[in-house]
Order: sequence, then structure tokens, then C-alpha cells
Amino acid sequence: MINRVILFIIDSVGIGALPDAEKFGDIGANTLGNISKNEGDIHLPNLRKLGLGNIDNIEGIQSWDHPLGAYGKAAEVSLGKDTTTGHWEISGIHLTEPLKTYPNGFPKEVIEELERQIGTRVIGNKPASGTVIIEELGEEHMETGYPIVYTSADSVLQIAAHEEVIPLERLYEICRIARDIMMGDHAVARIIARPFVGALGGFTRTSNRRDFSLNPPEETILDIAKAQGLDVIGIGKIEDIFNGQGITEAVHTKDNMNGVDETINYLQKNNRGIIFTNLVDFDSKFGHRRDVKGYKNALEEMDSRIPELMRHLKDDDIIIITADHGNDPTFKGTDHTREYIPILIYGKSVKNNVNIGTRKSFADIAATIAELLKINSTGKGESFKSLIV
Ligand SMILES: O=P(O)(O)O[C@H]1O[C@H](CO)[C@@H](O)[C@H]1O
Ligand SMILES: [Mn+2]
Ligand SMILES: [Mn+2]
Repeated sequence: MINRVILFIIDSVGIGALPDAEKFGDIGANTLGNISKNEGDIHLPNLRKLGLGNIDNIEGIQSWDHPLGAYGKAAEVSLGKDTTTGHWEISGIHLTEPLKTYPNGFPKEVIEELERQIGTRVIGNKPASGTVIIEELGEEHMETGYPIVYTSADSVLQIAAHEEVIPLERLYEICRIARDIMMGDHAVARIIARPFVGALGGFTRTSNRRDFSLNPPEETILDIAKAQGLDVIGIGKIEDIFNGQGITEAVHTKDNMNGVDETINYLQKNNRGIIFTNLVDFDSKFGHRRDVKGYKNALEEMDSRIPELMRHLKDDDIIIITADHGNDPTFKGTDHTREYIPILIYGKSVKNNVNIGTRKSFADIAATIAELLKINSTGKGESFKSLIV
């Protein structure tokens, strides 16, 4: 009997382009493989012990002789490569319609309605890197007080403002207004408040970022677990990604190491169900910034905490370490990349050295969790439980 599943997302750690990567402009992307190619061996002994290097056709990571865990990889069915789509699919949803994106900026009627409701103009309105656009438009923003609106390849409308020009509460209010406008035909996955501080030439974003998300369109494994009276604990940005749906308790974190600390904290408590952690720094601090060295160091830093996580697992716990999409820091542009995700499974009851192969959907994870916790599945994905326990 399994008491808890720890679903541990290393945000953006893809392991190679998916067969349909061409549709996304991502042929040749390989987050882990290309970091290793560029930077030399990544020192990940603990993930390797679990079987990371034994995954079919993985590049840049050496195999381990007799891994302690089960291992494999999964393709994404949903037509997207963003965090929301990835996490929703892991939780048992297939999005048949991609979430709305705006590669040429938002339509005039949307911007005009936003300007009307907030009572000022907005500037920007194009896809951009968040750190670049505040350098580009920060001065104009400081002089005029106009919020900076931008997007990316993801389904997002982001609003950047200096904390001393637009107070945080007002920025959040503006985001709520944008959220109301961006429903229906323009239902982007997230409206994101992007506050920053500092002076011209040295602007920095603060941790007061806030996401205003859509509800998942269908029931997820989190909803099903919650309805059965189980605990569903969201650590990091999980609560935002699901707009609180199916979550019984949540804690936000300030960085990767804090995310590991909180996971260990909840492992020591008396709970039953799902502990769902997202470590976002890989994506936001290194992947989008195309910082290859930083990405490698962050991976090694996290790997060094794996033994501690393993030590805190109880006999009836299972940890699933995986990702939500790629974000190859060696690749063109600054966006996510359409990739396979790695899957590593470990626990006292998990068989050693089992290859679960290449799964057709991230939702196989949700189906497996359902079977492990003996709850209904969402009907999407195929369980690999019988292979691993
Ligand atoms: O460049 P920044 O603002 O960090 O944006 C990144 O963060 C957003 C949310 O994950 C995505 O749109 C991505 O492009
Ligand atoms: Mn992500
Ligand atoms: Mn991202």
C-alpha cells in the first residue's frame, strides 16, 4: 500500500526533442544533452544512481550499473510546451486545443479595453524576454507611469512595473482587470505581475511576481485525490499553475533550495496523498536567460540534495522525479523547447533497475499515481504501476 506520492518537477529539464519538435521550431533541442555537450560532464551522481543515464537514448549522462530506481521518459500529447500545459498533462489532462498565444502582441481591442479600464496607456505589447524589456522600456515607464505589457512564446500576458512607480497592490489589481478581459476568446493561461526595482541600467525583478491562472478545464488527479480526502500539498508555483484547484495546502518558495527544504519539511509531517513540488529556477533563472553554466551548477546543486530527500522517504512513499517541458539554454531565442521529459521513480517498494521505456503521454504519470493511491484516474494516460512495484 502506497501512502504518499511525491511528484517532484525539475522545471524545464528536457532530455531531447520530441518527434513533432519541428512544429515548434525546436529541432535539435536537448536541454540536458546540450548543457553537457557545451559544459562537459554534468556531475549528477545521485540522479545517475536512480537511472537517469540509463534512459533510452539519453545524451550526455553516463549510465549506472544497477540503478536503484525505475526510469524512462515521456512524450507530450498536448499541443503546447508551456508550464501550465505540461503540469496539467502530468496531472491527467490532454489539451486538444493549444492555449492561446500572441506571437505578434495582443489585438488592439484587448489593449484598448485594458487601457480604458485602468485609465492609462500601456507600452510594449510584443513578445520579449522579461529582463530585456525592462531595460528597453524601463525609462519610459519611469517617466510616464505606463505599465509594460509583454508576452512570450507561452500563453501569457505579463505586466512589468517598477514597485515605486506602480505599488504592488495596484499592479495586482491591474492584473486582475487583465485576467477578466483575457477570458473567453482570449483565455491565456496566465496573467503575470512582474514587479521590479532599481535604477535605469540596473533594474532587477523582485520575488513579488504573481500569477493569475486559468482553472484547469477538466478534472485532474489532484481534484480526485482531494475529493477522496487525501492531502494534496503544492510546493513552489504548483498552487498558481492549478489556480488552487485540487490543492489542500500550499507553500510558495523563494528558490530551488527552499523548494527542497519545504519538500523535506512536508515529508516529515503526517500526511497522506500527493506532495507536488516545482523547482522553477532552472527555467526562470537559467533556461530563459540562456545561462548554460548557471543551469549546470543548479542541476549539480539539486543533485547533491537527492540523498537527503531519499533518506526522508518512509517505506510507503514513492518519489517521481520529472519535468514539464524543455528550455535548452544553448538553443536560439529565449523560449521553452518541445522535448521528452525524464521520469525517475524511487521508493522502498519500487523495483530496482526497471526501464519503463518511452511513454506516449505525460499523463501516464497521473494514471500511475491513481493506481498507486487506489483512486480513480482521469481516464487519460496508461499506468505503468505494474512495471515498477
Ligand atoms: O522572460 P520572462 O519574463 O522571465 O518570461 C518567462 O516567464 C514566463 C512565465 O513562465 C514565460 O512567458 C517565460 O517567457
Ligand atoms: Mn515550466
Ligand atoms: Mn518558463
